[in-house]
Amino acid sequence: MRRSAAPGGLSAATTVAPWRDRWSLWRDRLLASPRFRQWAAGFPLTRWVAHRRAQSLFDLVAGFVYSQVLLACVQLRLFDHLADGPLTVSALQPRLGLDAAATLRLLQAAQALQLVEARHGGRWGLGPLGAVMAGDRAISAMVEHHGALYADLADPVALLRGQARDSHLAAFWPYATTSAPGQLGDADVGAYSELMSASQPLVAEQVLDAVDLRRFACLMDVGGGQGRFLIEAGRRAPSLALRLLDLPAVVERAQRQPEWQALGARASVHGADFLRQPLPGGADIVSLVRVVHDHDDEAAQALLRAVHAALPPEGRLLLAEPMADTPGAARMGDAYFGFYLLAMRSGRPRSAAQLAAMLQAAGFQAPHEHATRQPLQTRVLMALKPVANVPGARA
Ligand SMILES: C[S@@+](CC[C@H](N)C(=O)[O-])C[C@H]1O[C@@H](n2cnc3c(N)ncnc32)[C@H](O)[C@@H]1O
Repeated sequence: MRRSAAPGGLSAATTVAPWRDRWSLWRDRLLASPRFRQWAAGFPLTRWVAHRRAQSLFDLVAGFVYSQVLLACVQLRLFDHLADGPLTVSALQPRLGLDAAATLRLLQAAQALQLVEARHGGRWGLGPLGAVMAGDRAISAMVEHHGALYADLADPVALLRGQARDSHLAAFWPYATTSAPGQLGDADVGAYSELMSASQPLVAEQVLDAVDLRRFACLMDVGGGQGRFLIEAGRRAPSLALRLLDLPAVVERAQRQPEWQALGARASVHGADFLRQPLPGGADIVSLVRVVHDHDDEAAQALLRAVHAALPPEGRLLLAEPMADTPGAARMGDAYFGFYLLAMRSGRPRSAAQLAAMLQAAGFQAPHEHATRQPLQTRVLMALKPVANVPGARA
């Protein structure tokens, strides 16, 4: 990135101009006044803003309930039942295992959230959001796994104070807190590896539409899970050699997959703990896909340095993950990932500028951002390892 980069740590707070402070103070006093709010809700020029703001606030208050309605739909497989066409309450009720009143209550709640829709003849069909859910197993898997997150968020203040005792998410992602991730076994890594594999195709599509890998000879995907990203990269760049690096138990799972086996001699695996063992050389491009945000600053910086050491001069690092400063996705970055990673007890969301500063501190040139179609889901930075003392090449 060619704009100025903030440092990776806590000092990277946004600078706010003094006039904005004064304006915000005036606005906050106004909005706190019940008389002003009543006036604004009735006055024709401010009515729509007042209604929209009230709706946003209510959505914050009720967000957990909406999520639980969605969880009930997923657990009862409502979207699967409706995928072949609309059904009446009496046809649905035995499939859901609910009585008629509960079925109707769920359908009405789901309709309010655009998950289902009432159709002609007393039948119910998929709504615009339910249709997306029905076509995407990865979102359902994510919704079910959120049970662990919500259990951890039951006392958010204890979480912030570091006083929460158990962490369901830390148990789900055991590499985040153990001091010996290389010792984890198949039973420890299976659940998260499957969840990552289910959602990886969407991420791979975004990343590989943004970056053409055909000019490279060998791609090493560090923290590459069960190899889904490499499998798609290999499909798009048929002469690219593929190397998967992840924990020993994870690469063993990858090797058992028929799509991985079908890659034959062009694919290899390397089971290692990337925080405690050096990375092997030989690749001219290394990818870190949804990996850096899992780690606290010190570990993340050490990982970037290790990638730099493993690359030849003019080698590239491809870093892909959701980022904190994404326009239109601020909630996803600092609110969702901020608290998710707090509950997981490792890592934090970082802005593109913070990542750029960390990449430069690791020895890379300022990265270049490759635009993706859905930056909310993932953004892509490409960083060049310069030939020593020859600045100026672009990533
Ligand atoms: C959030 S997952 C992302 C997986 C994959 N890149 C994707 O996007 O689907 C993080 C991956 O990093 C791996 N990982 C975490 N810590 C590691 C370590 N110390 N050494 C090697 N791999 C590690 C995990 O096993 C996991 O597969």
